[in-house]
Amino acid sequence: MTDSVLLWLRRDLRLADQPALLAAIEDGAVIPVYILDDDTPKHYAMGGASRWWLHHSLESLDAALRAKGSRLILRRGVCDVELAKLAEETGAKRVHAIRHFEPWWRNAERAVAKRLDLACHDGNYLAPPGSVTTGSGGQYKIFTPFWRALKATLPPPEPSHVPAHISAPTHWPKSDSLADWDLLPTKPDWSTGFGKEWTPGEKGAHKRMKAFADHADRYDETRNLPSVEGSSRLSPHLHFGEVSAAQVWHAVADAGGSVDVFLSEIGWRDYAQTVIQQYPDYGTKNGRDTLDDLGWRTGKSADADLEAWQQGRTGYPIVDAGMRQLWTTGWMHNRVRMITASFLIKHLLIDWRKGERWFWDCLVDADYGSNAVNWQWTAGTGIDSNMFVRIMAPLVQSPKFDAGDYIREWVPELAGIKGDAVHDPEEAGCRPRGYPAKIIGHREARERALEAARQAR
Ligand SMILES: Cc1cc2nc3c(=O)[nH]c(=O)nc-3n(C[C@H](O)[C@H](O)[C@H](O)COP(=O)(O)OP(=O)(O)OC[C@H]3O[C@@H](n4cnc5c(N)ncnc54)[C@H](O)[C@@H]3O)c2cc1C
Repeated sequence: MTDSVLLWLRRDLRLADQPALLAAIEDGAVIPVYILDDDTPKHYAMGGASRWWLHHSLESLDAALRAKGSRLILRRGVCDVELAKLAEETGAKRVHAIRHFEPWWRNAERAVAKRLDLACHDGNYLAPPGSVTTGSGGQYKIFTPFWRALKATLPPPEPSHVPAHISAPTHWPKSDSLADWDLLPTKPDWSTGFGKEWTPGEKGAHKRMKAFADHADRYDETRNLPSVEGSSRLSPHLHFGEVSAAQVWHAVADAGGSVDVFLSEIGWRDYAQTVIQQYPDYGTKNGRDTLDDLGWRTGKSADADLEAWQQGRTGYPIVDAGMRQLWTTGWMHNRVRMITASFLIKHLLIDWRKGERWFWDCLVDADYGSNAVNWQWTAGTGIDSNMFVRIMAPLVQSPKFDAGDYIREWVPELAGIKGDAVHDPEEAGCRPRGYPAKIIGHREARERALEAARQAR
């Protein structure tokens, strides 16, 4: 009888280019397991949109495993406790897993390693986070030199194929039922727009990747235009590990044109992991302390403004379009993420951590490292950062990046406004009655933010 081993799956929900799966197959009969653990991440338990994604991704993974003679075992609880229970029930001699870098996953890996024989493998990034170092062996803090050094190690290894067969244990342990986990919203069901936009799972990831490969050469020309589908929309698939960074790299690297700009964005994803390795509490703590005393607005009026921002009712069409796209589909265009984040932080003078939280709950690609790095970059609090005093002007950004059709799509009250008036209907004198007036004027907001920055020094 072959010994069995556990394959502990987390954000690596795929069969192709899955080094932990390959190692497990070499080691014995494989018991793939996903543990829903809301205790270990605490503040960072998965948000609503991510849970929707997870449900469908696990369903798809189970089907793919069954086609290979295997299946997915589901358990709920603290990872090390549940894995130890499973090892005892099945006699599994080892646990194979892909390594993850969120601080709670690092803690969980330490806890598992205390109880069981844990073999961690690298496989979700272009290079193992922490492996790209400066001349003196330190970690990079700034993206550009990090990317230069990372690029010198590339291309990443050729991705491995889906194994032909996965050997099964003689007896399968019991599994929870996915439906009992209640990952999908019911009352109310806010996810109807998600299904129209996304196909979670490995197949959906590959379909999206192939579709993008056809226009990857024009990435730089179109990626900043919210009205055009110019970027890959691979972020949730990459986040959940339904496709690896190496697979994406090899699928597009020879596209020519401006594909190098796209590859550098994949580099940003690696960079975010380097940052959270060095600063594990980057999601809640400023990377630089110079703005620790910034007088963020609090109280009733700030709360009302936060709610208007969340609901896409600020009176700034580009901001409102982005926030409504986020709510409806669980995703927002990158340029608009920058505009909406800057608006919350600088125009409304609300602490970036409140925006980080909202994105954490609403994004299907909510990713601890990428979310924190980008919020802190926008806030000017990060270790590699924009300056706080560089304030984005949404009403300039909107026509500059030709966002008219995007606004008309996501803000139905403005759908009938033709031409450039849609960027600022209030100024053009055609604001429909149902659409709010600006929550604050741009100049007034800018002066308030600059004054707050002066006071903080
Ligand atoms: C305030 C704010 C919060 C963000 N939060 C997240 C988040 O939680 N999760 C997330 O994956 N991205 C986040 N981003 C980064 C970026 O907006 C998304 O990765 C991108 O919009 C995803 O769309 P795409 O797949 O079409 O990207 P593409 O432009 O096609 O890029 C390809 C891939 O590169 C990676 N990538 C691209 N831009 C960045 C970036 N700036 N930082 C890190 N990785 C990047 C993503 O994995 C993306 O799928 C955030 C950006 C901002 C400004």
